[in-house]
Amino acid sequence: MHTEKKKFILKRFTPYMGRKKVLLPVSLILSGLSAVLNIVPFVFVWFITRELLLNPQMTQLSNIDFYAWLALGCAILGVVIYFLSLLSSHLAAFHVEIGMQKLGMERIMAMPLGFFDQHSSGKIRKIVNDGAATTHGFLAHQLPDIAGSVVSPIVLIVLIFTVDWRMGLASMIPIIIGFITMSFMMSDKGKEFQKRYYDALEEMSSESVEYIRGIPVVKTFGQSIFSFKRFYDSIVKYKEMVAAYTRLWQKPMSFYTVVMQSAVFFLIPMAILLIGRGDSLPMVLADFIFYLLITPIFSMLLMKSMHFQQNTMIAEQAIDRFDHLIQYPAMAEAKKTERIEEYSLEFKDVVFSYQGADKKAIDKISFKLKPGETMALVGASGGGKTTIARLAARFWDVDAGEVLVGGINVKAIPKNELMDKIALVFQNTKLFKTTLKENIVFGKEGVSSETINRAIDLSQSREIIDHLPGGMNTVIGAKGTYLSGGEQQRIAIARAMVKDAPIVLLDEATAFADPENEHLIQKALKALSKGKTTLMIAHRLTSVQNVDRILVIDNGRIVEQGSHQDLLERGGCYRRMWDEYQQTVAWKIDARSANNGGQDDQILSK
Ligand SMILES: Nc1ncnc2c1ncn2[C@@H]1O[C@H](COP(=O)(O)OP(=O)(O)OP(=O)(O)O)[C@@H](O)[C@H]1O
Repeated sequence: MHTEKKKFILKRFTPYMGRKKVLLPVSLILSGLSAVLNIVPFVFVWFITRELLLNPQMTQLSNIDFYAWLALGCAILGVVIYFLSLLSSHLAAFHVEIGMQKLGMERIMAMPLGFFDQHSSGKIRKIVNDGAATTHGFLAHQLPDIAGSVVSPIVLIVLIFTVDWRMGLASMIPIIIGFITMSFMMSDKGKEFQKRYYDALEEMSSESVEYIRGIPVVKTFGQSIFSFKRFYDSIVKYKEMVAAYTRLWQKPMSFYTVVMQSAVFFLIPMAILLIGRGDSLPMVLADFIFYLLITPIFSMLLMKSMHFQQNTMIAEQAIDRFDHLIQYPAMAEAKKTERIEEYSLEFKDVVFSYQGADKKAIDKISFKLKPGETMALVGASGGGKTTIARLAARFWDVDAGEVLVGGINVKAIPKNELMDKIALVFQNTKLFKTTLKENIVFGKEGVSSETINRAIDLSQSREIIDHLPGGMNTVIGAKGTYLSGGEQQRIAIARAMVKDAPIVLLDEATAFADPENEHLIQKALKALSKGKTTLMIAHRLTSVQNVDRILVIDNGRIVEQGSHQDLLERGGCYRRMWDEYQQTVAWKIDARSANNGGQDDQILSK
């Protein structure tokens, strides 16, 4: 059973090794050989002891120096072969580490865009890097011990019973007791405890990350330490686990340590018995010394095997997490792909639910956006607007119905082609830690400075760049050059303008919109969508008055549609939203006027 588990874990590494699989058996064979060579010197020491005790005056020609040289030779050869085994195991470990990272990256690149919404980049990085690093550590250092922990006990047992089976039996008593104790410690209950221990450790570590992330929010809302109850609870859980784990191991571990050092208490009575029965004193003494030297090796081997089992479990968990990540269904590429000739966007009876959700996020949505038209999605929070925009860019595949670009199902359009034709400006804009210029031309080669300058002007980003110390060459995020949320979104709009894709998907910013920024962003978005097929998620109803069509989305369905005027006249859901929106705007203006003598009104009306 023990061997099966080892095979199992090693087998899990081989898919990442390609043709270098051979390194695993090479390392195992070499380490097995070195384990034998490490035991052989003890046999020569036994020969030497016997020679010395049987012939103390050295009157006869003795083989002592010959045995001594052989012992030294075997010890040196053992070390050299162990070194070669480690070399192979390290090479194997590097190949597995690189193989895992490569496969991880390949799979991640093939994931649907929606995958990145559900998995934070930090978590993905941790699973891939930790998985690769843990398996590297495990293979590099534990692989040689695997063969050693199988070969050494066999050789030792053969030796122990060959030299003198009676003394061998006596020396085996503490080893057998130690082995039983160890089996108890590594029983299912012990393993279950270990697993719970590592789970509690993992939970505490991830809660600590959440704790640190949440500090700004908690400070803003003036909350006390009780806001971090989950982190506190995870620390308490970990503390309790450690205490319980220690209590479980305390007695068996102490007993194990004592018993493994107690061979002498079993060997002395046996030696006295043998001498009493007439065995030769020097021979019994030589055997006694041999057994005293050889039995502690067992203790060391058992300890190694215990650590090996612990490390196997850690490596198995890391590889489980990695496998789980890479098994996330990749975005299927159609075998027969088609090119987009015109830039309409159509949803035909689209149904979609998020993984694990019991409710449909989108339920039978149909609309058609002709080339160059602009359509706005409005509606209550959680209605499904963002989901519609993301499905249009094939963040996920729909459960039923079709999403068509230029009349072609997005599943039949090559991924790069689709991404080439769509520009996305969503709220959580990502700017890279590189120059502003590179952020704007990102992914596009040979962009002329006229194009860049035009995009900067139309996206209202000129004043942002003018305020930066290095202008276009300023590295974003370095030495205090941070941009506000609204500024970042304007740069993202400039990027989308440079991309010049015929279809634009916009998520109008709400979070960063101070009046000044809102005004500039609106202007930039208008310029970006000019002449493009545009699907826009609108949070402010002022920005939808002039669009070709508005869809009111609620509970994953279209509840109303038409132009702003049509919908107002209909007096339904949109009319209510509009009236409420007008009231909110009026309150805001009143409040600002009251606070600062009407200065903000001027900004709003700019
Ligand atoms: N990644 C996700 N995993 C699971 N459920 C999700 C995910 N994203 C959104 N949902 C759920 O799908 C439904 C539609 O959400 P969606 O974000 O599309 O609404 P929305 O109209 O864009 O909301 P908002 O205006 O607040 O952005 C909601 O019930 C939401 O909880």
